[in-house]
Amino acid sequence: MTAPLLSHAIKSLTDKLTSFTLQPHSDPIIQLSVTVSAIPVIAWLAAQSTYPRIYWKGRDTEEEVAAIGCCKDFFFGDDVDDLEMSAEYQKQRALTNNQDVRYYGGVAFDRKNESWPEFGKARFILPRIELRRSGNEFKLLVNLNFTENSFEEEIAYALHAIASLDKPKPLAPPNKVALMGRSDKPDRYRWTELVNQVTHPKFIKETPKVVLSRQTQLEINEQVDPWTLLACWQGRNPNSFQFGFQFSPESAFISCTPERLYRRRQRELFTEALAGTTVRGINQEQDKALAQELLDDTKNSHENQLVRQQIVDVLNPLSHYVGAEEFPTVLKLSHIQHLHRSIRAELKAGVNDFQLIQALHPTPAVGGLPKEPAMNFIRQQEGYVRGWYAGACGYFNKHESEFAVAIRSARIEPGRINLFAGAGIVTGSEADKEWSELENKLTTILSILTEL
Ligand SMILES: C=C(O[C@H]1C=CC=C(C(=O)O)[C@@H]1O)C(=O)O
Ligand SMILES: [Mg+2]
Repeated sequence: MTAPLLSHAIKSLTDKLTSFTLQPHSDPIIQLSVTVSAIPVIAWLAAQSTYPRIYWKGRDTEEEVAAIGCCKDFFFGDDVDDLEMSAEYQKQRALTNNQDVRYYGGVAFDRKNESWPEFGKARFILPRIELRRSGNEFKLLVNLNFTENSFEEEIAYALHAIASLDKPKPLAPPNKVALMGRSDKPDRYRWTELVNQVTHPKFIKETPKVVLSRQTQLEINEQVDPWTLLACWQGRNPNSFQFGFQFSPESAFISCTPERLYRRRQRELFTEALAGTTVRGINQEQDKALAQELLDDTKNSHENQLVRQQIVDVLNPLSHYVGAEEFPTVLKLSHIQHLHRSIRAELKAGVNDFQLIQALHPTPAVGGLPKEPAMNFIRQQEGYVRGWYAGACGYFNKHESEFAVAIRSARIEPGRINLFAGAGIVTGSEADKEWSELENKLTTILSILTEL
């Protein structure tokens, strides 16, 4: 049976809504869905005029989602603590048994520091409408939340959202932007000072790893469409996660990251240690030699090993079993390659996503070790607010969740694009080499945006 065209799918979703009645004991959160014929998901999202707009594509899954509007918005601004967030999360999970109801969002890198307005310390959205692709199957769905509005109001909002949907327009490849200026925070001079502080024998003895990072601000005179940019980035690194959040027309955060924080299926958890970096070779032979050098390098092995150990240590009290690969393998991206170790755990009964984020995030691939002193150093010395860069972004539902680490990311605002890159500073790190590592991590996005 062939799936209906978009216009027919919209019609049948509208019919489902108009004839919908609430059963006496039904959940207060309901999802209605219809199948639809193939639609280019990012192009569909880019054509919509409703906010928030959210895009999510998992790394090892054949699943892709575009979401617009919202029927529940959890925004945790500056004055919220973890306990409050955890209570909200538990309450919300209890409102439906439907596995397909998902909350998409993110948690800032540092919940104890200021974050970006609109994004907050954490923000999760139950979208009004989603277009989901699972392999070759496409579904258009609408969520209804009867906890805040009357039945009639909620149905009317949903009908309005469906009636306002726009058709997808083909996405043109992004134009190269004319750069009006570039500034790095910290700049190269300050970076050298910071790396030297961290690698000082006295400091590194107590704090063996701090992941320092940099914000590169590009000044531009033109508008850059985040979704066009993300679609192009996705083409360069298809084996990464790709996602984006645009809560209002003014600003968007997009990421094409190779790093998984975790993926949970009931009580089975998959995570990884991703740290240690080199460039790609210009031919197969050189590429292989570089990968071997990376595997043999003490500084990079140490960077990765510290992440593996910390993840295993924090998972142990939450799990019946934790297994981590003893030897790293090499994960290849378009311009760089990383050391990678897979980690798997069987969680104890009752361990929830909020506990997992609290325990795992930020890992020493983006924060440091021990966590608190490293976070303090970053907070006090880095000189800019990371916001959602290196934060945890993804989705959760009642039994499953997946979160990526928002590195290789960009924040797009009027007149500028902020790019982010970090590097794990450990014993043996040299400021110049780590600075080059930051540059290498930006090569892909810079080559899309500018004439390199
Ligand atoms: C913090 C970043 O990368 C982390 C992930 C992989 C490799 C890393 C490294 O080799 O330093 C970093 O720990 C970033 O890209 O912003
Ligand atoms: Mg590194």
